[in-house]
Amino acid sequence: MQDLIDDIAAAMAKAEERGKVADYIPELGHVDPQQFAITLATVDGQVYSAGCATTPFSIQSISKVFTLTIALGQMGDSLWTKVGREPSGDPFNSIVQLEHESGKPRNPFINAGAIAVVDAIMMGHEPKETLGEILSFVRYIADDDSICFDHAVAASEMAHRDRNASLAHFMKAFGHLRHDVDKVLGTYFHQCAIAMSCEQLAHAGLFLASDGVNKPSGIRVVAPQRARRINSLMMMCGHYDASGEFAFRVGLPGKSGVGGGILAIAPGHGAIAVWSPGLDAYGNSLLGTQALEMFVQRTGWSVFGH
Ligand SMILES: NC(=O)CC[C@H](N)C(=O)O
Repeated sequence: MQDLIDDIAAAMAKAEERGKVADYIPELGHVDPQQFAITLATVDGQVYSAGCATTPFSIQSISKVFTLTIALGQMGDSLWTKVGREPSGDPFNSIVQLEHESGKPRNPFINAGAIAVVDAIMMGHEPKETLGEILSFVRYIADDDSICFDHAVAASEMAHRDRNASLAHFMKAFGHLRHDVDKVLGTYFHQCAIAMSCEQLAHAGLFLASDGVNKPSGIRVVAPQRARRINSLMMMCGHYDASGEFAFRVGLPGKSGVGGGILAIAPGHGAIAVWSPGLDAYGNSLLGTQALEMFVQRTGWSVFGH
C-alpha cells in the first residue's frame, strides 16, 4: 500500500496543470500550488502517507461534515426541517435556489446549508462557545489536541463576506436563521478556517469508514445508521455541482474544500485525505481528484467496485 501512495504522489509531482488557488479568500491566494499530500488511514490502524502530509492547510468546506455530525447529535432528524438533503446542481455559493425554495437550503454542504447548520448548533450561545464545541469535537475524532483555527484565514473571509452574507440575510428574511447574521458568519468562517494536515484529517474521518466507530481507538462517534447517512450525503452533495462527476470518476463519499483538500471515505477500508491547493472550475482540488481516481483504480475500493 505504501508503494501505491508513493506512486500517486510521484505522479502528482509531475503534473503540469495544477488548477488555480482560491483567491476570493485573499489569505488562501498566497498558498503555494506546488504542494501535494495524501494519507490513507485504514480501519485496522495502518497509516500510509506521501508528500507534505503533516503540513496543516485550511480545511474549509470539509468542516461541514463535522458540523453536520454535531448538529445531528444535538437535534437528530429535526435538523431536516432546517436544511434539505438533495444535491443542488448549483455552485457552492449559489443563491438562486434559495428564493424558489423559501430560504431552505438544499443540503448541508452548500454554503447556505452549512450556514443554516451552524445557526442550528449555536442554540442561543455565543460564537466562542460554539467554536469551542466544534474544535473539541474535531480534536476528539482526530485524537489530536494541537488542531487549531487559522485566525488570519477567518478574518480574511470575514472581510470579504459579501456573498455569504447575502445568503445568510436571505435565509434570515425567510425566518430560517435564529441568530444575528454576523455572529453566525463569524462562527461559520472560523469553522471553515480550521487548519489540519492530511494525517489529522484521515484520522478524523475514520469513524465514517466503519459504521460510526473509529476502529483503531475503539471510540464510537455516531450510530451505524448515522454514519451511512452522512456518507450518502457526501456522495450526493460533497462536491456541489460536480458531485456526479466525482461519483463517476472516484465513486467514494467525499467532501472537498476550497483550501484544496478532499476527505474521501472507503467504507470498510479506511479514510483517505488528499491536498493540493489548485482548484478546478467547480472549486474542487484538481490534483486531489486525480489522485483519488488513481487510488480507486488501483485498489478497487470504489463503493461501486472495480
Ligand atoms: N467550498 C468551500 O470550501 C467554501 C467554503 C468557504 N469558507 C466559503 O464560504 O466560501
